[in-house]
Amino acid sequence: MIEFRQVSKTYSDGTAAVEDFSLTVPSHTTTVLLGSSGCGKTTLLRMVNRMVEPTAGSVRIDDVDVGTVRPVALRRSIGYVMQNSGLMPHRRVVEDIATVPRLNGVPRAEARRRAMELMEVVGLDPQLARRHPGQLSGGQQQRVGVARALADDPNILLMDEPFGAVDPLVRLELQRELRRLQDDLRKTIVFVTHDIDEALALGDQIVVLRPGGRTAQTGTPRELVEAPADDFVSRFLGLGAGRRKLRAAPRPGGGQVVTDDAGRPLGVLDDADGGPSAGAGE
Ligand SMILES: Nc1ncnc2c1ncn2[C@@H]1O[C@H](COP(=O)(O)OP(=O)(O)OP(=O)(O)O)[C@@H](O)[C@H]1O
Repeated sequence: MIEFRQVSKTYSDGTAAVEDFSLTVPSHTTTVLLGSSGCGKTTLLRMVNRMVEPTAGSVRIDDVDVGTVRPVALRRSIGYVMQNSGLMPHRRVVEDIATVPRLNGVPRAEARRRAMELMEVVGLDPQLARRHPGQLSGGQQQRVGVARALADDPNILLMDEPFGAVDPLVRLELQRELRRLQDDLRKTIVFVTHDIDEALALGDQIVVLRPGGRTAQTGTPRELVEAPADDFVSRFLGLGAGRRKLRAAPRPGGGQVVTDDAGRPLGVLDDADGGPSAGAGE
């Protein structure tokens, strides 16, 4: 379990990025920090591995204040995936994935063997092992970033807009893969995004943030959609007049046609007694 206890962060130039933020991240689940640019998501994420030190409050992992753990040891025990994968340009894929196990003293051959296994886990062709990052697509690079973060089997995975820079189709595929991985691995994941669809698709718990790192609402995807706390959350989720405000109208062949607020068709809703098989939004 990760706990943020009344953390604040004011940077040295006076920017108040986070103010009095508290949150419990349950183990073995995915918590998404959702908010628009500059609201403090990355600042919060980096407090977990001490890349950012809070100016007030503390972050605790399983009841240990991370401020008491050496930063190097902490970072080697927590997986971290960045938006631009953060791969070493001159290192081959297999060596990059093996970086943390090597630093933690795993013998070279064993670390490489594990890296090859992980390539398979994240859906990478083993033939890519000897390439450099510049010879991979954006989606492949992000998979390498995920494999590298998982390489020493950390309990915690921090993911900072990991799929933000890839095209929408690849993004959906990476989201699906992450869900599949998480079904197997049950890591404690903190995932940062400004994309509402991504948050709803991946989060067991979602924290909607206002500017200044203040919590607007915390809940399951369903709780947020069913009962947004206020207008800010409602607007942010697009429930007011956006494409998530849906309408259903009877369909001649049975079932109902679902449209968005502007009347654009999204899909077909089954009748309970066995209408057409297509689901809404598919
Ligand atoms: N090192 C720094 N020094 C000064 N201000 C900073 C620093 N890092 C971040 N900030 C500021 O703190 C605020 C929060 O930044 P942060 O990167 O945490 O937001 P974010 O929600 O992750 O944004 P984005 O989605 O654009 O990455 C912003 O106003 C940002 O300009």
